[in-house]
Amino acid sequence: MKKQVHVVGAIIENEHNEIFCAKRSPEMTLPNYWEFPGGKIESGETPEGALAREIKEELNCTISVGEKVEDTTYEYETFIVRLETYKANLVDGQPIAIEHAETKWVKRDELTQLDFAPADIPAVEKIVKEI
Ligand SMILES: Nc1nc2c([nH]c(=O)n2[C@H]2C[C@H](O)[C@@H](COP(=O)(O)OP(=O)(O)OP(=O)(O)O)O2)c(=O)[nH]1
Ligand SMILES: [Mg+2]
Repeated sequence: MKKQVHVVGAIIENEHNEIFCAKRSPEMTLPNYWEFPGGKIESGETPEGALAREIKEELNCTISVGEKVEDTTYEYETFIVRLETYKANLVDGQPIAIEHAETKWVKRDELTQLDFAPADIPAVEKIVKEI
């Protein structure tokens, strides 16, 4: 049986309607793919609580978590991920990459140019269509 992980990702949008994207580092699982930053929900956490915690840990800033965008399950070669993505806004600080290889603010219509992790594609497509 493949390992299953339940993960939350933040679609953080700024005042210029740009979305914050983060590139996974070569040392991480799924290396060098772009993602919506976040991570695994720990026991006892709500998805929103887990997401705020992960963003503080990974990007040293505070977000408010808004509406859910997508809930997708994707089977990778070695594990299965359930990825829930949420809209989010910065309420304190600016995101600083602590563990990611690269980060950038991307306009909606340029999102599809990034090589997103396969599990993220449905969320990316939904966000792009919002224009
Ligand atoms: N954070 C995040 N993870 C994603 C996305 N898409 C996707 O397939 N994943 C996968 C990559 C990882 O194998 C898995 C868990 O995410 P993660 O590595 O961020 O987990 P985490 O922050 O809790 O890190 P760790 O404690 O396990 O090191 O989910 C995404 O958009 N955001
Ligand atoms: Mg993470």
